[in-house]
Amino acid sequence: MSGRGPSRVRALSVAGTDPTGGAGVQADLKSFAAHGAYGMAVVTALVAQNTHGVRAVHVPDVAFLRAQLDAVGDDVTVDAVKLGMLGTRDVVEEVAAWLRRTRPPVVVLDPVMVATSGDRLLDAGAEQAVRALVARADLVTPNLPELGVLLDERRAPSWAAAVDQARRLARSAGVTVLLKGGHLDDDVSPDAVVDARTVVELEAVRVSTTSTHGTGCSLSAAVAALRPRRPDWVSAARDAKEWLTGAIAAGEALQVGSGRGPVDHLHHVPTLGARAFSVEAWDAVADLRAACDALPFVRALADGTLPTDAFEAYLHQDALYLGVYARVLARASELAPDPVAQAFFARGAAGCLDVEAQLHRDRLGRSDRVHRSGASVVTRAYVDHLAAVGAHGSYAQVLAAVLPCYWLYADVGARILARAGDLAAHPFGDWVGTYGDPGFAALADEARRLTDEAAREVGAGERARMLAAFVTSCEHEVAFFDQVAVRAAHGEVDLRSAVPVTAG
Ligand SMILES: Nc1ncnc2c1ncn2[C@@H]1O[C@H](COP(=O)(O)OP(=O)(O)O)[C@@H](O)[C@H]1O
Ligand SMILES: Cc1ncc(COP(=O)(O)O)c(N)n1
Repeated sequence: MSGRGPSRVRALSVAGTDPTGGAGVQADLKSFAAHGAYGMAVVTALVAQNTHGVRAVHVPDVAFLRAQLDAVGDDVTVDAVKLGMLGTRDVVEEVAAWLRRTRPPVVVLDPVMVATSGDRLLDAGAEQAVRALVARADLVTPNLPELGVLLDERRAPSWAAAVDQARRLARSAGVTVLLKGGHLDDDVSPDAVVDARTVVELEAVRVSTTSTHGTGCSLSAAVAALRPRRPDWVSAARDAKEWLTGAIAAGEALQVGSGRGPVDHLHHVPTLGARAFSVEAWDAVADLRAACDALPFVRALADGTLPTDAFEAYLHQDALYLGVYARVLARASELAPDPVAQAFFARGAAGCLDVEAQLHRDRLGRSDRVHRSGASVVTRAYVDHLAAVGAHGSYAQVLAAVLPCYWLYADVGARILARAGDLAAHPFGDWVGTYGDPGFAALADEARRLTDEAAREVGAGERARMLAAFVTSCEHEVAFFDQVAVRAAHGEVDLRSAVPVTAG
């Protein structure tokens, strides 16, 4: 074991079940995980319920509850416990006895009494025992009706009256109260952290949704998981509530059940379980890849029938392109989050400039044609796209935009090489031979790995922008190959109308 303490908060839920996963221990475990805690659960009651309501409740013998609590307590240090549905007076008293034996440093009590569906989850005769348990907790999280019951008063008629009740409960029980405003008839859904001296309101808009099943469970579990790593209840509750509001807003998209649905506990990590960005992106450009192979230029380059003029015009555009591409790779290096990526793209930028210089010196320099024209409209369109993403896009977007030049190019090149046959007899054999360079394939692999790594850090919107940048670059790649062949077919390959390239 490491001497630096546990890597995660060890959080325990003591609650009932919900087989549809929206409330009870199932929700608590998701909530713990969503906040980086290691989750554990002791079941107080088995509840046959779904998003419409509760069908049956089975409360096992309390001796079995004790056995579960002791099994955890005898072996595992619990950093925080969240108490949810307790159901009967016997269960409440058993849990109170356990707290007397082993008291974890953080105890959050959600005084579950009635489900969102209106079904009772606590025997009427157990209310007094729950009142006594409140004094054993550090934080109690009642909704409006539960707060009234805990004080043996009527449900507060207004938010101000509820805050007043919460203050009185905090004083009488020596506990901090997280008062929940979900039951207010209002277009906001505030909560408040109330102790004997202070009231801190946590504001939130009310989300218009049917996905409110298990909100109370999820919130109290989140606060329990966060508290060991926050300086006070207010900061733990504020972070938990902000997360919950997002989880409620994302709930309907889960399409779980036809009643009051659950919240999306993992809404803030939408890429969990998603396919790697590169796999999704590659599928998205399947048609473009097929189109690329079918281009007259690509076929003529592979079989050696491409006119030399056309080949040189292509190389000339390639050299102009690489000059700007190098700048965008340098931008990726500038934005890179770590030295590995930073060095990779810096080397990539330098490598492009070397290739560009070599093209002019060795291939175009030997040519008896003088390539003075600037970048074609097609070349400019591609580099303008790259430069725009470089200027305004995030690191992840820049990587998605530069990836096709590595990957699509290596992919098309491999098939050109395969079709070219005997390179010694091929008019562009030395050039086509470079498509088989294992060094370039390795660079393409690394660029793809870094792009996937960047994609894992981003949300759904940013990932969609990455995909758009990638697809656009692929479209430009295809147009880039196609530009010379079309002109060659018309017998004009020197691109006289081109305008000089402007670097990004
Ligand atoms: N429609 C909603 N929009 C935003 N927040 C909500 C909504 N409904 C409930 N909440 C929040 O969910 C949490 C649980 O609230 P509440 O419904 O009062 O408790 P319970 O689920 O125990 O009945 C609170 O933070 C509350 O503010
Ligand atoms: C096992 C269990 N515990 C608690 C609730 C309350 O859920 P809600 O937050 O919807 O009131 C529930 N429905 N089931």
